[in-house]
Amino acid sequence: MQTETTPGTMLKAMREKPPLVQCITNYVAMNIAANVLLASGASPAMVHAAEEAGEFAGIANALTINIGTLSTQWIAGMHAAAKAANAAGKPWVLDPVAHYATAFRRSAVAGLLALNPAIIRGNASEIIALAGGESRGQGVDSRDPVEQAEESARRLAERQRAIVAVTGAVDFVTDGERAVRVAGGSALMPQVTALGCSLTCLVGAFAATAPEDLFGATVAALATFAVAGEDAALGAAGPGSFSWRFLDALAAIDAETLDARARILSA
Ligand SMILES: Nc1ncnc2c1ncn2[C@@H]1O[C@H](COP(=O)(O)OP(=O)(O)OP(=O)(O)O)[C@@H](O)[C@H]1O
Ligand SMILES: Cc1ncsc1CCO
Ligand SMILES: [Mg+2]
Repeated sequence: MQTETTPGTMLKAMREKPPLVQCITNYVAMNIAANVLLASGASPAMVHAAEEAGEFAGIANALTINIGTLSTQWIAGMHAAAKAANAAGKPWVLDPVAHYATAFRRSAVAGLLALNPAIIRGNASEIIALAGGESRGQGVDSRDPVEQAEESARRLAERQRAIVAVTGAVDFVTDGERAVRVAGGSALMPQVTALGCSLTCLVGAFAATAPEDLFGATVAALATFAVAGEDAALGAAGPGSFSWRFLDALAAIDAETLDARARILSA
């Protein structure tokens, strides 16, 4: 599928042929991430057990791995799935939730980085720390601005030969050479837990749709969230009503609206 790769054309292509996305994500995110994928037009499957994660990665069109609620058994499933995806030539996406917080997480994320994720999506604190910088992060929420993470993102992208997406008020995406910013969204988004984790799963869905343009696929997922976030914020009374309005907004966005409203700026 190599045509004009705007976010809108990718969204349309995804809905025409919904990708099966294996999401190894945390207990907090599982429900909202699955609903985000369904609303966007992809097909989620939360399959993480070591006994089956590798086999399922052979069937799925995309794989995303998030370390939010870790255990030794989950890490075994993550490794099996990432190895199977690599063997099948399917790009996979890493979400390094609070990887700086404990020795267990640091070691888990090092093991996963060695399995060559094609795309890494995290908040600013996570990306700064992953590149070896001084992050203010403690738990799962970012305590650093995205601008502070841009150089870290470039370094990490070069080192890992991966696309790195830093999300926050204005998102930043780089492959180490190219870089863009994606504006939009709403300040209510970080008030709803696991929207970043859900976005990681949506990045996987777009990557399955456009494996030949992973940079464009990442930007398309972020732009979809940015536009849907703006729509959901209209009339939302707070994080609760924002949350359900966000699913409705994702389902309502069409390709033309996305292309007309996406605010993608070269950086
Ligand atoms: N202040 C903000 N204004 C607009 N959009 C925002 C803001 N903060 C975050 N977002 C958007 O929220 C979404 C999730 O990004 P965020 O950086 O909050 O992820 P995260 O910290 O990994 O979240 P979680 O760990 O809870 O899943 C992205 O689409 C991002 O653009
Ligand atoms: C709150 C929380 N704790 C572990 S994972 C997660 C979801 C947001 O990253
Ligand atoms: Mg996160």
